[in-house]
This record gives sequence, C-alpha cells and structure tokens, in this order.
Amino acid sequence: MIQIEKLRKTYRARGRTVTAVDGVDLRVREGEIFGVLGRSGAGKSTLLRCVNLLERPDSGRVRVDGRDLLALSGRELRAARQGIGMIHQHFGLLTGRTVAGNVAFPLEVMGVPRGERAARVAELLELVGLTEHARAYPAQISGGQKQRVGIARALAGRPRVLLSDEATSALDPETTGSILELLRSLNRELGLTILLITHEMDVVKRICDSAAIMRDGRLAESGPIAELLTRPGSQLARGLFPLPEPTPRPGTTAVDVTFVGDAADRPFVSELARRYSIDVNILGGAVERVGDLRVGRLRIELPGDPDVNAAQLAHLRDSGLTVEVHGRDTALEGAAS
Ligand SMILES: Nc1ncnc2c1ncn2[C@@H]1O[C@H](COP(=O)(O)OP(=O)(O)OP(=O)(O)O)[C@@H](O)[C@H]1O
Repeated sequence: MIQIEKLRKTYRARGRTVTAVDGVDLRVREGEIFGVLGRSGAGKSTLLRCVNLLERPDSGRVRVDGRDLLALSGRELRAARQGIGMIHQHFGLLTGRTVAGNVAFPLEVMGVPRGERAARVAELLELVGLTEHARAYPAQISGGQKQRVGIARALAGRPRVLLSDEATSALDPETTGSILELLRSLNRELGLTILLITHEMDVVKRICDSAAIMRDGRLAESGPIAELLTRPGSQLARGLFPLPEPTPRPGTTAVDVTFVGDAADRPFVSELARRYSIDVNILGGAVERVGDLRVGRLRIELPGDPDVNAAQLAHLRDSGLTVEVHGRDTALEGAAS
C-alpha cells in the first residue's frame, strides 16, 4: 500500500546540512498497522511527512496505493492526498469551531454539498464515539476526545491510508489505550492501512502488525513483528523485553531465549532440565502479549561453559526458540549469525 524507496531528505539550517532521512526503504502492506519507532531526532516525522509530500524528499520514490506521488501534478496530488488522512500529537483543531464544525471542515474544502456533509459528519462522529459532543468546542473536551475529533476529521475523505504522527504522545496511559483501540478497530472495520510514528514501545506492542526501528535517519530493522522478534540480535525484542546487562559467572552459560506464538506455550525450561538432567536457573524475563501474539524473553543460566552446552543449545533452537548465547567474552554469539 505504501512503498518507499531510497528516500532521502536533508535540511539546511544555519549553514549546516542535516540529513533527516538517509536512504530509507519501507513497505507497508495493505490493511496493516506499521509502527516506526525511534528517539527524538531520528527522522520519524520527516519520513512520515514525505509519505504525503508535506515534505518533498531530495531523492527517492514514494508510492501510495499504486500511485507515484512525486510524478503527480499539483491538482493530482491534492486529489491523492484525500486518500491519505493524517492525525497529529497536538490534534490541530480549529478552536473557534465546534466538534462537528471541525469534522465538517475538510468536507467543505472538498466541496461536499451541505446536506450530504451533515450526514457524513454525523456518521464520522458516531464512528469515533463523539455524537453527544457534536456541539462542544475543543476547549470543552478532553485530550482523548480531541484526538477522536482529529481522527474523524482525518477520515472525512474516506482515506485508505492513515498517517499518525505521535497521536498518543500527549495523552495519559488510559486515554492512550482507548485511542489505540479505536485505531485498531478502524483498521479492522474499514480495512484502513495505518503508518504511525512513535517513541513508545508500548504503542508497537499493543497495535502494530509490523514495525521498524529508526536511528539517525536510517531503518535499523524493519518487518512483521513476529519475524523481527525471532531474528537473533533483534533490537525490537531487546526494546520490548529489556534484560539487564549480563554478568557472566565462570563455569556457566547465560542464554537469552525469545519465544513467539506456539513456541510460547511450551514448558521449555522444565523440558530442558529433565532431558539433560541439569539445573536451569532463570535470571530474568517476561511473557506478554504483542498484538495478537504471545511473546516472551527469558535469560536462563545453564551449568558449564557454552562449549559443553552445545546439545542443549541445539535442542532449544530445534524447539523453534531464538537463542542468543552470552559467551565468556559476553559477545552475543547469536547476534552474529
Ligand atoms: N524544518 C527543519 N529544518 C531543519 N532541520 C530540521 C527540520 N525538521 C527536522 N529537522 C532535523 O531533522 C532531524 C530529524 O527530525 P525529525 O523531526 O524528523 O525527527 P523525529 O524522529 O520525528 O523527532 P521528534 O520526535 O523529536 O520530532 C533532526 O535533526 C531535526 O533537527
């Protein structure tokens, strides 16, 4: 649905050139929620704003719903943008208009006739659960309700793609949860493809099907969540399930085991202990839901150096688990493979 190739965007500020997006390739499949995760300054906003050409990239390609946006004329681009809604961290509502007036605004710009507009506004407010607040002004509603107005307004032109620029960053955790649920249900019910940027792991954990980690204008890793989590050395797995720095003890092997989906339901620790008649020490970890998947990450300690645990480690790998071994020099053996 969204294909970005070799995207590059630089800014010149005070005689200095800043490369905000540095050769990014990204593919968002139709009907998925894709999260780009990164720290402040990583280039996320710039990347997102290049998807609807609010920023014009220096080079690269941007295709949305089959159309090469950079090849469109001004008029064609305005029409294409109707198919790409956008929501923002600070909502961007018109303070002098009511909730209904805000949602009606893009329909007025599109030239939708008054009667049709009223019906569409009512439909959109119903969709986001704001029917009772239609006549309220932005100052009279909560942050979560303001974001619902933002979402209704973004959906006015029946877009197939929604871009979300830190939509929940200004909200408390409970309100964040309800907005994420709304985005998930719109994604499912309308088949809406959502590309969101966030600095919160939790957003990725709760609603994303796929994710990318952005750093210094580049994507460090990118793909479906289940695939990313099972890659040895996965930064996403480390971010979602942080484990303390290993403190290797001589004569033991510390192993980080990541398990996703079916593999999460097997009692692999007790199985390993029984099969090899060893004591397995659990040093830390967690099991949680990530989107629709059950995922966990444990650090376990086996008796003996890594070379005497070859069979045990192979057994864990053969059981469908992602295994990263902290060797004597504490380098992650799995990270290199
Ligand atoms: N209009 C601009 N002019 C000059 N530099 C800019 C401009 N917009 C962004 N930058 C720079 O580009 C880099 C990436 O910024 P961007 O806002 O895309 O990152 P981000 O990951 O979205 O961070 P944040 O969450 O803080 O917005 C930063 O170094 C930033 O200072």
